[in-house]
Amino acid sequence: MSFDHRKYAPFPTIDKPDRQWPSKRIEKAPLWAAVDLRDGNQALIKPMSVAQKKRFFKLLVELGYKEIEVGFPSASQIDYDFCRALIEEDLVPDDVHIQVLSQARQELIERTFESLKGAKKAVVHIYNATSPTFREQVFNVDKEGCKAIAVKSAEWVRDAAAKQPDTEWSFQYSPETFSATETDFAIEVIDAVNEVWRPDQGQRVIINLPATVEVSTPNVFADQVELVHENIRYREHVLISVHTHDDRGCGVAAAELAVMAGADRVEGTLLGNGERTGNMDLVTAGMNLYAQGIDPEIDFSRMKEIRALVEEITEIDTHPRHPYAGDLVFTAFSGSHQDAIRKCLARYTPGDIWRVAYLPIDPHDLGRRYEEVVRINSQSGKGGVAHVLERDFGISLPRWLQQELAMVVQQDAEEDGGEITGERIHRRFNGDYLNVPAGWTLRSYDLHRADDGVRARISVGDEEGATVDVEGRGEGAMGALVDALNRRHGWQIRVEAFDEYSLGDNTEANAMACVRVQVGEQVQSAVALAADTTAAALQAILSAAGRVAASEAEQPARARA
Ligand SMILES: CC(=O)SCCNC(=O)CCNC(=O)[C@H](O)C(C)(C)COP(=O)(O)OP(=O)(O)OC[C@H]1O[C@@H](n2cnc3c(N)ncnc32)[C@H](O)[C@@H]1OP(=O)(O)O
Ligand SMILES: CC(C)C(=O)C(=O)O
Repeated sequence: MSFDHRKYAPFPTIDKPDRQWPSKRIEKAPLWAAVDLRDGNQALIKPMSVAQKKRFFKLLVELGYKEIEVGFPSASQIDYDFCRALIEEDLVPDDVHIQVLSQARQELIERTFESLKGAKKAVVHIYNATSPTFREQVFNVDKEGCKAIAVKSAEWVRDAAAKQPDTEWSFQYSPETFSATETDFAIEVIDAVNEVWRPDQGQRVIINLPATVEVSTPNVFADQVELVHENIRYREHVLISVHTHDDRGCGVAAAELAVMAGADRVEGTLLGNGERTGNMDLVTAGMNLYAQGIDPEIDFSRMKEIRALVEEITEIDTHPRHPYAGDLVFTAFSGSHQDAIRKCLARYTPGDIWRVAYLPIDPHDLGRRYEEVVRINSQSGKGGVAHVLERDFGISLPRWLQQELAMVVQQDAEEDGGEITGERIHRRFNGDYLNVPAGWTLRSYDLHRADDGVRARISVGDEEGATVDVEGRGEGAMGALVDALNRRHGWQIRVEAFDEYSLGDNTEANAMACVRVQVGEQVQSAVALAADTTAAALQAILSAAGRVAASEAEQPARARA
């Protein structure tokens, strides 16, 4: 096996010290062109049927795309039939351009125009590759020969369009492999094509600059696009478009820098299906604008529908980490992320500028739920566990108890190795803290405040259902109960932590109390819900004491065993 980087040459950089694009900002959406039905389609294992293309086209129109490349009608009967269906069934809204691709060959161009008879608005898109590799190895032509292919095909397009004057024509030319072509030569070819089409005389012309294969870092592509933007003839009459692929994983970045460098239009596909690693992803590019407060002019609130249709038709699953669309892109498992998200969400008021840690956009905007944002596994911390209990069960815990519960949940997660659901956390919370140990149920209490504190008589239901009364004295009700239990069991209970809350009116229990006690070596915590705060506090103490007793009962048994 050979793995030797010396087999490859670095891409030459562009000497352009006056480059302008690095200090430009994108302030509005470019004109988008969706090429799913052509470039996306030609890369599929199973190309689309006419019926599938119709459904895809309908979605693209509904989302807001105004330029849609619908196929390569001279190459495939399905694409030809689809064009005819769009036109004959009047499926194209007046403000939408359908676009079709053809090689720079006369018979193919003629068939292309035939497929478009009766169209209201159409873009005829022709291409020939211009890079040295293609000139020398594929077409066996020199630069003049390569330019001649482009010019000849521009003439065929012009002449064919003149014979179908009822259609509003746009002409598009792509110097295929532009990014691997000497830029001055690409400009020479583009100028030659425009001399045929004369955009300055009213013909709508799109010059599309493809990174057919992504061969450089996006800054180099931006330099190339800026050179075209600054140097082609008739620039002000021409739309500059870019068409990037993702071979180096930078298709979106390259398109974005290209727009900063002067491109007016961007071609891509929904979720990036396309040749090899795919085309530039229209979803990511559009949502990147949205996340900067710029209207992408495309309705991505229908993300679920977009994903479902693309997956169904392409038979390609969406990666769970696909920007904006993947299952896991709005989910945090790790503790510090969850903590920050929880705090920011608690402060966020609808209408404010979105400033939530770790969430570049509000998941709600894409039809996602906050429920999926925080999920628990062994990487999670107290913030995440607390968030899940609050969000799913309306239970807010004091910080010390959040810490305790999180440790228990983490042990479960480590033993389990996977995710711990909200229900399981809730069960753990109920079992370990909220459940009243048998024989420790508060039945009633009677309190008398005197000069020396509070005297309490407390009735506790025992395991057989009988009631046991205990009496004690303390500074408050809790103190009196602690005193009573100490006397009865010979303990020295120390209340380490205590918190109580009034709950909303819509709950059966009006109060919740959380307590942690220490008895000898033992530390036990408990939570109680009750009709009032005193009852909740007393029950919490009783439950914690019940756990101490149960544990004491277990220890000798264990020792005997
Ligand atoms: C970067 C891109 O995505 S470009 C779009 C690519 N998409 C497709 O190719 C999908 C549809 N294509 C097809 O169905 C077929 O390729 C067709 C119908 C267009 C042509 O089919 P064929 O005539 O059988 O030729 P084939 O597919 O092998 O194409 C190679 C021939 O076309 C020539 N050719 C390739 N691209 C172009 C072009 N843009 N302009 C003119 N000629 C071209 C080649 O030089 C070669 O010519 P040769 O036969 O004289 O050596
Ligand atoms: C035809 C052109 C635009 C193309 O698809 C490419 O170069 O990738």
